[in-house]
Amino acid sequence: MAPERIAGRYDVVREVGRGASGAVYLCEDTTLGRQVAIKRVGGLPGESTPHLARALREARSSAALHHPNVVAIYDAIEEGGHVWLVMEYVPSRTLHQLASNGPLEPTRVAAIGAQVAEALAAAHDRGTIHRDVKPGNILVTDDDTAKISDFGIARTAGDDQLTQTGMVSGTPLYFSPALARGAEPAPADDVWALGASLFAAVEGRAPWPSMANSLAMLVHIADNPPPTPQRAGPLGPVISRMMDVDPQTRPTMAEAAQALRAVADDRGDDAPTAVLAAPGATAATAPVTPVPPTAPPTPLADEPATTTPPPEDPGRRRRLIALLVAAAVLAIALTTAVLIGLGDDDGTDTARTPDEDRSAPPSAEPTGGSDRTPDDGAAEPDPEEPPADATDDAVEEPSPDSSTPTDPEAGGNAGQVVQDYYALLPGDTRAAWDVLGEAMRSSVGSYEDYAAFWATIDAVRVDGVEETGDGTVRVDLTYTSGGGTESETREITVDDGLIVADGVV
Ligand SMILES: Nc1ncnc2c1ncn2[C@@H]1O[C@H](COP(=O)(O)OP(=O)(O)OP(=O)(O)O)[C@@H](O)[C@H]1O
Repeated sequence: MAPERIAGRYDVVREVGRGASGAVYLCEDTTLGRQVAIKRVGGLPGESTPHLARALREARSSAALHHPNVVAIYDAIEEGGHVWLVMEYVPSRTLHQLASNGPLEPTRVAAIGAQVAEALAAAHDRGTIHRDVKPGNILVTDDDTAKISDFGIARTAGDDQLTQTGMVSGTPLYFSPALARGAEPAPADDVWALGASLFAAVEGRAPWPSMANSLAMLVHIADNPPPTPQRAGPLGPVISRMMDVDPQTRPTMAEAAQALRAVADDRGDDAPTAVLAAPGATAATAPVTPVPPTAPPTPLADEPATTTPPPEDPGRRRRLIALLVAAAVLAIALTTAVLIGLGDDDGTDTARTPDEDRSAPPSAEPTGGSDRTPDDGAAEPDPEEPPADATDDAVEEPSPDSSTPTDPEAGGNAGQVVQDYYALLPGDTRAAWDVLGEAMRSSVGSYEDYAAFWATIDAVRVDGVEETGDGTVRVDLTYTSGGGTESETREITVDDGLIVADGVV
């Protein structure tokens, strides 16, 4: 349930979205008389959970950044086992949501990209790497002002704690090849991720094939040159340079900002020269490996993921070892995210993680269901958007015509629906995804994120089910992952045979 007031000062108006780390609420600051966005992170008693630590890190990283294109952090409050991040409220849609309706016009994407690049260049100047740049973290207002949000996994040089938690807490889809191989995060990885995000916006699809298996995704990124943009016009060469496979010759964020600004201002022949003249092979000139037919390009909307096992090649043993280590870290990050509270939390990205984390322990809380007041702000999901991927962003009402493989008889038997749901997992994520209502899907993230999460779980066992009335069920679960087990109790709400809300008890 959404609280009515937070920290004795912020009146909750409504929920505006959900991410890997929890819900985001529009609130009225009764002291200063202004609107703010408040993001809840964490969910278990005790402040030392990774999410609380992450929230405080996010606050620290972002609060020190004052830039018109960075979502301002006003405060971080610990209350009731959560950290509440008090942020600037930005009535907006994410770039992911915008591009889910189809490819965007190149100069518009360049203008959005320039603003984000300028913000990130400022962050890099002070030693902060964002590490989770993706379309879902770029908020775009009605007048196309862009703000980068969620420095949740940002790392400021010298943050040893985060170094230990590993690099793979971002969304793999936007990882650079070096990051995919397990390298330490660097500013150049943000350049790549922004280039990949702009690619997605202008092409209407992510640069890589969709893969449910995180390891396969990382191997694919590490081993393949990125595709050349087809619809980007004057923006194409800039995106290709930002996605230069060699970080040494990739432009800096400041250079990228300059080039993007020139394209946005229709001066394509000017500033980009500095970027395009950089030495070294560029992604644009690299041979493009055809995408295997079993691994379709990832559209930004509603596309089933396909697992493509990485091709075997003896010469790649060292890289694979690095990738396996990276995947193990990712699995831990994902598991922690979901089991501890992302789920109470995530992509994504993966992470929520997957933006990452996902109902799978579906990571959404009971508030995400059908009783939510529709958002009247710009962050409201576009009803025309294919729901399964409108994802990293706002929460939608369950669709009355959502299909489900569940026996309609089970609609009145919430306990059985939940049992059947977990019986499908972790093996048949596609069928399990079909049991989630639209609100749950939105709060969980994309199907790809969901499948990526479940790929990290070896087994899930239902230890007990108790129906508590009104379609709500308490279920005791034990997850097995990487040889270890973790138990938790979740409260799940079923409506018309679909899971519409879920949270850790
Ligand atoms: N400052 C804000 N103002 C208005 N809406 C916001 C703001 N921050 C986030 N939102 C909305 O809430 C949604 C969820 O935000 P959040 O940052 O939690 O998502 P995420 O990046 O997917 O998750 P996470 O950061 O936990 O990985 C966003 O997609 C956006 O629609």
